[in-house]
Amino acid sequence: MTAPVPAHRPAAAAARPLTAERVRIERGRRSGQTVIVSVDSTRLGPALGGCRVKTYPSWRDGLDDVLRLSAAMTEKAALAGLDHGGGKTVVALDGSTSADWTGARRADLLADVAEVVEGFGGDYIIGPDIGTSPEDMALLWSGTRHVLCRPESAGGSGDSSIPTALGVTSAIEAVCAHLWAGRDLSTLRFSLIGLGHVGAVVGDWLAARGAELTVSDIDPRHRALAERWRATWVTPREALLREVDVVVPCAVGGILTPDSVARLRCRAVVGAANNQLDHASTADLLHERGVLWAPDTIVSAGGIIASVARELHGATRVEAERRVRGIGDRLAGVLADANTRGTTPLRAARDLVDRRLRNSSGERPGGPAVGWPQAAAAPDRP
Ligand SMILES: NC(=O)c1ccc[n+]([C@@H]2O[C@H](COP(=O)([O-])OP(=O)(O)OC[C@H]3O[C@@H](n4cnc5c(N)ncnc54)[C@H](O)[C@@H]3O)[C@@H](O)[C@H]2O)c1
Repeated sequence: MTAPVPAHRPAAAAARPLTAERVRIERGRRSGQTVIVSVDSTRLGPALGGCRVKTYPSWRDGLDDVLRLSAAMTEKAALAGLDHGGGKTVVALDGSTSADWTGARRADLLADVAEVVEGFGGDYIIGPDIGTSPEDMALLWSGTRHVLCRPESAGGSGDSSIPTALGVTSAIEAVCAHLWAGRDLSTLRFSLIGLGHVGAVVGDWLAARGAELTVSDIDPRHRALAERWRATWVTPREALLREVDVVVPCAVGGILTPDSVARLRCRAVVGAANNQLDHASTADLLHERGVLWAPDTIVSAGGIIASVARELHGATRVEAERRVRGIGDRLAGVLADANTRGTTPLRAARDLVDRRLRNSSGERPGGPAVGWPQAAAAPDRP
């Protein structure tokens, strides 16, 4: 059965304002690099968010990024049902790349990060992101205990991509049940973009269920996976615009734009890639075209749900997996709510975040919020 696509209110207006509770910008005394930590919200509990290490044209671009990413983490944690807020760290490198920072230099860089994290007194808990790994989390551990996702051999929950993939498969099941209740996955066509840590696991799962698969990756080494799954290998653009039932983006963000949405030939988009929409208003275009888009903030939360369960709540792996599977139920709830109210899943998800934040008894600490105007007016060097 196909769910109806009712008239809707625009989603763009639903975005939360881009302000943060606390932001610290430090010049690392060992590395000389700029470390920026944004704690967007602790209303539901200590803020969670990864550490991104990369080059920015200027540290102020890093500040813009960290504010945007920490706000997205507040949404992600709230939608995951966690009693946590959102935060993020950006290390804005001076022209070098993360891979240039090895050995003792990397230890110095991460010691600088740990010092800033420690200054939040437990209100912010760091984890890996682009440019950092579980091994880096083990290095951070010597400077602060407010760290998730160290390797399992070092006492952490390790690589988050397996639970992230489990969350994606639960979300795919929820979307398929919403659109085609009772239909077996083997009767549906999927186009999977990105066959890395998450995509390879999702592809294995789809292939094992007999789904018809089209796949793509910019790295030709992943073609072997296509052969193993008897999948059709196409370019990333072809995979996005392929006539299928579900597109599953597990590569990069920003792929859903007014241009690409106008050309989509699928009924649903559900995948792990962060920030799939170029702008919130693109959710309205998807809705107008009758394409169900599952918000990536819900779909890709398996990693944080599992690491919080195992490292902060002492849960077993089995219990952590049970909680990750809850992504399917939460997504189903958001899709049903959007349908009933005639709005987009993005709007329904953001309303849910607002309700959780409003109903929480948490008090925002005092002090000025740092947002775009201050960032734009900031000096050249921190
Ligand atoms: N790993 C996690 O726990 C996690 C958690 C939340 C969100 N995500 C998001 O999910 C996505 C996948 O994560 P991952 O850990 O598998 O990353 P990954 O780096 O292991 O894999 C990404 C894959 O995408 C391919 N790729 C890159 N650009 C591409 C393009 N333009 N078109 C097609 N393929 C392209 C790469 O070659 C690589 O094989 C990312 O957007 C990531 O931010 C991952």
